[in-house]
Order: sequence, then C-alpha cells, then structure tokens
Amino acid sequence: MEILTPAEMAQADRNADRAGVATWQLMQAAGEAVTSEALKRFPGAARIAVLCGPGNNGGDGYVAAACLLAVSGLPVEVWRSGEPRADSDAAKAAGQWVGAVGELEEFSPQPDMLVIDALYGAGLARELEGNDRRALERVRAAGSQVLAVDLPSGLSGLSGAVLGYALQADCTVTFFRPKPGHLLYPGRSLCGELVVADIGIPAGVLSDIGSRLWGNAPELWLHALPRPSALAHKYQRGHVAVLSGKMSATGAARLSAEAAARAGAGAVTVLSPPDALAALATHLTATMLHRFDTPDDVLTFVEQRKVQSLVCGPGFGTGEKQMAVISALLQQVETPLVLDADAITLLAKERETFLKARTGEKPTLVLTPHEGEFARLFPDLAEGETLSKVERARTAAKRAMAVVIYKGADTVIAAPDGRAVINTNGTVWLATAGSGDVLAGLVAALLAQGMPPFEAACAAVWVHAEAGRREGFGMTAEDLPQAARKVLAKLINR
Ligand SMILES: NC(=O)C1=CN([C@@H]2O[C@H](COP(=O)(O)OP(=O)(O)OC[C@H]3O[C@@H](n4cnc5c(N)ncnc54)[C@H](OP(=O)(O)O)[C@@H]3O)[C@@H](O)[C@H]2O)[C@@H](O)CC1
Ligand SMILES: Nc1ncnc2c1ncn2[C@@H]1O[C@H](COP(=O)(O)OP(=O)(O)O)[C@@H](O)[C@H]1O
Ligand SMILES: [K+]
Repeated sequence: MEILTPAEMAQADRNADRAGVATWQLMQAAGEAVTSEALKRFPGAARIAVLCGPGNNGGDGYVAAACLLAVSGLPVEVWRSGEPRADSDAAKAAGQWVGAVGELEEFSPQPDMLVIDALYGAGLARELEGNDRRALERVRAAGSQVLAVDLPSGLSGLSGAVLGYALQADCTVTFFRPKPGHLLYPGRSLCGELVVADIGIPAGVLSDIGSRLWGNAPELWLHALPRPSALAHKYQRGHVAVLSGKMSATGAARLSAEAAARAGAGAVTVLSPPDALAALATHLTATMLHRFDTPDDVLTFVEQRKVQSLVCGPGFGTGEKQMAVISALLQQVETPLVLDADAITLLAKERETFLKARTGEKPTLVLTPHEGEFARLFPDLAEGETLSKVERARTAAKRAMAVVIYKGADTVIAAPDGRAVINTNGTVWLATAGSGDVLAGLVAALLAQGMPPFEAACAAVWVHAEAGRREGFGMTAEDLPQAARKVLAKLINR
C-alpha cells in the first residue's frame, strides 16, 4: 500500500474535491469511521470525552462526538482548544454539536473514560505545548483509554518524531492511506493499533501525486521472485560468493552463505583468507570453499567461476588488506555486491573517495547499514534531526548510487531513483547477533538469481522478518536461514 506524506495527503484531498468528493463529505466519513472504531474497540468505556482542536482534525472530532452521542448511549463531552476558522468545515462540524463545549484547560480526565484525541493531525505546525500539552499529560496520569484521530496529537506525520508531547494511544484511526509517522518509530508504537479507514477518497486521486513510498508487502515484489527454469543447472540458479574474515571470525560469513543457499542460490562459495581455511573446512558441507590471499585472487575467482553476486563485510575485518579487497571489488567488478558490517565501516574511512566515485551508471550495490554503520557512512544525515528515516535513506541511496537497507525495528529500503519502502513485519527477536549476516546472504541470493536490486532488498527484508516471527523467542541467527527457506517456499508456491 502507498504511504502518503501529510503534504501528499493534502494533495489527495484536493484531488478528491476536484473529483467531486467534497471535503465536508470526507469529514463526515472520517467522524463516522472514528465512531465505529470507538464503539467496536472500547466497549468498557463509561463515558467519552472528545478533545477538539481548531483545524480539520478537531472537525473530525466534532462529527464523531455528534455520532457517538446519537448511537453510543454514553455521556459524551466535548473540550476544545481554540476555535475553528469561520466558514471552515470544522466550524460547520462544531456548529452541529448540540451539547456543551468546555475549554480544554478545565478538562478533567477519568480512568473509565475513552478520550478521543482530535486536537491536531496532519496540520501540526509547531511543538505541542501550553494547555494542550498539560491536558494530554493529565490524560496520561488518569490512565484513560485513548483513540487518536489521524495521529496522536503532537506526532509528526512525516517523521514519526514527537513534537513536544504526544499521548500513547490504544488505537489510531487514520484515513485513506498510512503516513510515514504511523510506521516509523517512535510514532509506530505511540499509535497503538493502526486502523486505515476508507472515507470515500477514490484511489484515482493518487495518479498525479506520484508517491514513491510503500509499506513492504509481497505484492510489491512477488512477481520478481526468482523461479528457476526446469532445465536450470546449479550455476544457472545463481552462484553467490561470500568473503570470510580471519580464523576467529568465520561464523558471520557462514551465516551469510547458509542464508544464500537456503534462499535458492544454486551454488555458494566462501572465499577464505589462508589462516581461516581450516576453520571453515571443518564447518562447511554443501557450501564450497576457496582460498584467497590478494584482491586479484578474488577478482579472478569471480570472473572464472561466474559469480553472480558477492557478500562482503560480515566478520571481514577492517584492516588495510580488507580495504584493498573492497576497493578492487568496487572498481573492477560488475557483479552485484552486498556490502554489510565491516565493509561499511571501511567505506566510511574513505567516505569522500567512495561517494565521489559513485556517480552515473554503476554496477549493482546494496548497502545494509544498521544505525551505527549508517552514522559512520553518512554522519551529516544521521545528525539531521529534521529528516525522517525515509528521507535519510533516500538521500543516502542517491549519494551512494546504491540500494540502501537502513536496518532497525523500522527498516527502510531506498533506491537511488527515490523509491522507498518501510518494513512493518519486524520483530525484536531479530535483534540477535548474526541476524544481519543472514539478511546480507538473503539479499545476495536473490540478486544472484537475477532479481532487481530494490525488489531483492525489499523481499529479503520481509522474508527475514517473517522468518524471525516464525521462530520467535529464543531464536538465534542459525535458525533464520531454514525459517527463511520455509517463508520463501510458501511465497514461491503462491
Ligand atoms: N483527506 C484528508 O486529508 C482528510 C483530513 N481530515 C482531517 O483533517 C486533518 C488535518 O486538518 P488541518 O490541516 O486543518 O490540520 P489540524 O491538524 O487540524 O491543525 C491545524 C490547526 O491547528 C493549528 N496548530 C497546528 N499546530 C499547532 C500547535 N502545536 N499548537 C497550537 N495550534 C496548532 C493551526 O494553526 P496555524 O498553524 O494555522 O496557526 C491550525 O489552526 C487531518 O489530520 C484529519 O484529521 C478529515 O477531515 C478527512 C479528510
Ligand atoms: N528491535 C528490532 N525489531 C525488529 N528488527 C530488528 C530489531 N533490532 C534489530 N533488528 C533487525 O535485526 C537485524 C540485525 O542486524 P545487525 O544489526 O547487522 O546485526 P548483526 O551484526 O549482529 O548481524 C537487522 O535486520 C535489523 O533490522
Ligand atoms: K489527533
């Protein structure tokens, strides 16, 4: 599903108006959607308080208050912060509320109350403070249940950051399409359960908006998942090479290699520095092993053995020898390349040179930084407090001419052409050592089988997360490749 920024949502609104769906109609539908979720989800509430701001978010609140009074059989109170502008839809909605309206500073929340937070939504223009903030703080202290209209007031719809203060909602009802702030942390957790209500905006309004952001789902990349021909031999199913680090750090490369094999690569080779050969040889079975000493050894292997993708970084090391290998790969190899972990740290050491070289048409590169690695490679983006994670990932992808998988609980995948995806099926069980190495192997396997890089990255992230969910508590990274295989097998058979 497309994700719309607040500005794109406003455009959708205007397009809907032009298509004959009036904003007043949308406000009615929004208020009714809030009403129906309130009744469905909070059957234990003894009374309802609706907090209404001066804009359209407040307008939705007034509509909901009127509907709830008519149908819930509960006492409904309205508390306002500011007055709607004359002749606005919100003013019309406020005019239809027949009950009393209290000033927000006098609002006294109760534990048995459902509070409907309709102070600010997409129009939040500055930090939430003063009476607004104090009222929300009282709600938190009282422990009332909270339904947020569009967004918990104070949350940035663009970035998911809290501007001043925001309540923890039990449920958030938004309209038409989710916004980035619903899916990026901390917004994602503050929203509680997210409901995306259809309020009658036709999907056609999206055509000239050109949103380039989606929630990650198989629909985006299922068509591109590799399906080998019946006659394929092992190398035609993709040959992945994984570069290992020294003897004491070979596990990471093995995890990537195992993941690549389980994700459908027909052949996987671990390239090993001389000192690690023995350690790897005792552990590898189906995975092949090949020694390398110099960057040239790697280049020769890639060419002669028709390697179709490479993983470099997991457990690789950050010395000069390793830097020489990465430079050679970036400069002399056309094969799709996944750079993770130590490889990203190495790139960061030569940041300027690396980024300068990444212009124009370049061979496929996928970078998989976690928060710390991202900050090393793009310190200015990591510091920019006003940028959302999506904007950071997009800018990084453009600069590096690479698909960037910016990992975390809300992993964002971005391509140099501006496409971006927010992953939403992650689980904390993935926060285990080696889980990133598995992800790198999954991406490489899909690349080696010919999947386009952005789709391969999105698919790998989704499958990795789904595998983590399947395994759940107590899972280690060793469990992930097999679980990923099962997830992929199901998808391929769809
Ligand atoms: N398709 C759709 O999109 C639909 C959208 N709908 C609804 O519309 C909502 C967006 O409405 P909106 O644009 O009127 O903005 P909203 O959030 O109500 O606030 C604007 C007002 O608040 C003020 N203000 C802002 N920040 C402030 C602060 N910190 N502290 C104090 N004041 C502050 C601001 O003042 P100003 O900055 O102008 O001085 C202005 O007066 C959206 O979230 C959804 O619920 C539905 O009706 C159905 C269709
Ligand atoms: N709290 C979390 N919720 C969801 N996914 C997470 C969480 N923490 C980490 N992950 C995921 O787990 C993986 C960890 O990768 P990484 O940090 O590189 O670990 P390692 O270096 O140990 O392999 C990434 O895919 C990341 O998105
Ligand atoms: K709100």
